[in-house]
Amino acid sequence: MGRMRGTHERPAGLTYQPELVSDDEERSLLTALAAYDFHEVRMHGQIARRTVRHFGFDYDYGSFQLTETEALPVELREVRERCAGLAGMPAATLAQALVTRYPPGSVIGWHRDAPAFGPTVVGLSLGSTCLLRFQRGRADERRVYEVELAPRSAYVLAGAARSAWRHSIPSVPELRHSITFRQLRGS
Ligand SMILES: O=C(O)CCC(=O)C(=O)O
Ligand SMILES: [Fe+2]
Repeated sequence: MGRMRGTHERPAGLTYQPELVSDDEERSLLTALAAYDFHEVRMHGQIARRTVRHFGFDYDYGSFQLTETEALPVELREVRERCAGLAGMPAATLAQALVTRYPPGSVIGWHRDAPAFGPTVVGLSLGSTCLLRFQRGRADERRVYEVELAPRSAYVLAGAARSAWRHSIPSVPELRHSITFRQLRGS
């Protein structure tokens, strides 16, 4: 399992589903996404190489505030249905969609998703394969895990995978897009 050091343990609450969308669906989603206007992510004064577009609710990385924004575009409705089905929840509760564009060599560093979001996160991968890494605990308690995210696959982070483990994506080899759906806390 890659270069991760520590005791390997699969995070409880992690679900991985290959081929959530077909080749044709992936192609048309990528065509739609190519026309989106992506925005920079500035965290702690640093501009990340990945860029993002929010629908439903906008998340401000500086103030941690959520504000209502443009509704989910029609071309993302079917994937939201499918992601909701995978997570066993009604599509409407996935109130926020985050589309992330990862150019080759870009990453997302270690984090837990913001507490402003609910207990379940569902992510769809398009384009490049990448790794999704997990870690929790320190020293003797350190636990690690990684899963390869194939194009067209989806994952669910619920339970401990969402709340106790941190996750990251190391340098993506090729252009990758992800569509991440989240609930608002309390919904
Ligand atoms: O790109 C992904 O699949 C994961 C993104 C992520 O972890 C996040 O936006 O919080
Ligand atoms: Fe995340």
